[in-house]
Amino acid sequence: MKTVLTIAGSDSSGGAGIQADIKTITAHGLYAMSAITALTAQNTTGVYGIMEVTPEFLANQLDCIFKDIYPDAVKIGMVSSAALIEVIADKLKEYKAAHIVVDPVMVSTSGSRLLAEDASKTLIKTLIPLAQVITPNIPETEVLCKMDIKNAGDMEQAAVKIAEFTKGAVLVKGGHDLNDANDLLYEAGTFEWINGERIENPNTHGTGCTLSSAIACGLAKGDTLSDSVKAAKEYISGALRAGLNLGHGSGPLNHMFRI
Ligand SMILES: Nc1ncnc2c1ncn2[C@@H]1O[C@H](COP(=O)(O)OP(=O)(O)O)[C@@H](O)[C@H]1O
Ligand SMILES: Cc1ncc(COP(=O)(O)O)c(N)n1
Repeated sequence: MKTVLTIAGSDSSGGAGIQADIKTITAHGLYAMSAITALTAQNTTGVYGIMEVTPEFLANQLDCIFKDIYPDAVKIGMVSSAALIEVIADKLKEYKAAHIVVDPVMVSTSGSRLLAEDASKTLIKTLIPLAQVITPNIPETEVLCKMDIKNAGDMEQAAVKIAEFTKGAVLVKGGHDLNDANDLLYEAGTFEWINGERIENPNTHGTGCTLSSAIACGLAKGDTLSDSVKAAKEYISGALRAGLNLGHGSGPLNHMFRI
């Protein structure tokens, strides 16, 4: 069985983070493992607390995983501090991890900071260059390329700018676009638009986490990045379309739509 490791934060309400990742990986028929960077006290209305693990304990989790069940792909989500980012980068290099997907989580949909301000530089310098693909949403893309994004042309320009400091591909997600939910993959100098249809569903908690885990599943199975992104886009669209109405805020996705 193919295996996927998620390195991310726990979401107590089960919609995003580690919980979304494990649901996604399981729904793809792969074996999920996790290294938890932080506990969050969170629900569909917001993030009410964050408790980070120590760098030593994160290293301990990663050693246990890599020495025993080597992951076929690794997805990285919320990592809130520079010290934790450095541990992950060191361990991924030490164990020669392959098929790394980095979702550069910075701010939750509900507006809470999930990455310390001083940690962005470390993320860009140490972790992002290890990734086969990074998957910023539009606000994250604006931070990474230091420009405003208003349209598809801006997304293309931003992807090229970001690719100057990443070694891998860039997927600029269009979920925050006001018009369509079209994502842009920029890989080896080529643009590929993965178009979607905007689904009228206010419950989008965990869409980014789910998409990046689904991409990691495709890569773990040996699919190309392009095919992995297309399949992940279909998965997220299915989970949004199936709908769930839980909680008082932006609720979670429905991962059971294929069952
Ligand atoms: N309302 C929507 N309808 C269809 N697809 C959506 C919608 N909202 C987000 N998506 C898709 O979900 C994925 C995650 O995108 P996005 O919401 O931009 O990320 P994040 O959760 O990191 O902010 C992308 O593939 C995006 O196109
Ligand atoms: C632990 C954790 N990781 C990631 C997110 C981002 O997800 P979203 O953008 O849907 O709020 C989150 N809210 N919590």
